[in-house]
Amino acid sequence: MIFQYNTIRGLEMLAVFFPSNAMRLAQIKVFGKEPTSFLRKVFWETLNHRMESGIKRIDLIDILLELKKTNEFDGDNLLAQAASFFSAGSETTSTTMAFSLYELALQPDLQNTVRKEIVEALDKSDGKITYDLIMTLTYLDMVISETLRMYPSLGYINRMPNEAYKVPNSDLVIEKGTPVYIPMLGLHYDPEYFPNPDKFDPERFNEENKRNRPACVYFPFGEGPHNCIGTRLGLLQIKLALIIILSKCEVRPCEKTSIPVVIDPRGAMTVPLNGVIYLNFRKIKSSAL
Ligand code: HEM
Repeated sequence: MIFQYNTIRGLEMLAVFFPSNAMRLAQIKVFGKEPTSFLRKVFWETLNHRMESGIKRIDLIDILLELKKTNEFDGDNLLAQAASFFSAGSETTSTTMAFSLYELALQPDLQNTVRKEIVEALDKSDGKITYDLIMTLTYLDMVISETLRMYPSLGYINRMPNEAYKVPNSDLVIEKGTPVYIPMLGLHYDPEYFPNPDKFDPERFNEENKRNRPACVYFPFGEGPHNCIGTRLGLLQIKLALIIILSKCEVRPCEKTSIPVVIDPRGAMTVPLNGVIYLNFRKIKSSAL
């Protein structure tokens, strides 16, 4: 885990997301000391190597090198761009994979339904996993959507208007500079939109149910111009991992599995307590492999 949580780190992360002035005064960093020096070292080594070798890979590092040339971004500003991609893109996807497997382990019927869909698709493609194949797996998509409803990586999204904003059809004016927090978890668990919200039920995301739900009550990737830039990549990574695991293994709870799963209360993100979900993996035979 990039974000190691203990009580002090938990309070620091609260300061990062809430009274951000306190964060500046107390010089609190988003990453702890160790991850910061690790990221700084790896990042500069990679950039320097790329500059010296002249290799072009059309990736994020190339984009950062272009930014560096503009002189608008350098030093820690440049590092922050790489760090935000790294942090926003790794724990979010890995925890979603883990929570999906946990829920499927508790409901073998659902796990068999996803596996059947995956194995049938792999049978047709001679075991070759392509982007197009991944996009045909609608039940897998429903499982991941439901996982992100129950365990969204962020429990809320935050905004700060840079000018006064009058909320349409109301008298409410949000003054410039007012911190606004939109409770994602609260909406994702609102029984008006998601009846029996503690139940893991992928059917909530079948076409009909999706159509009948109002907009903006489900937004695991945020909303508006600042929503998650890595949505597609994140979903692709999660799907790929689940396809590989579920086509080869049966996943079950084990003695050490905490049921229900305990979310780390010190985490700024939705992570299991101590960063671990224990599950049992048993290799299975599948005709597609
Ligand atoms: C399951 C996977 C992921 C989830 C649930 C997730 C969720 C989110 C959420 C809720 C936000 C805030 C959006 C808002 O305020 O409206 C966000 C922002 C962001 N995400 Fe993701 N994310 C995921 C994967 C990724 C990946 C794979 C990357 C990049 C490789 C990424 C990069 C970013 C960046 C750079 C931002 C900041 C965007 C901005 O402020 O303009 N995310 N993500």
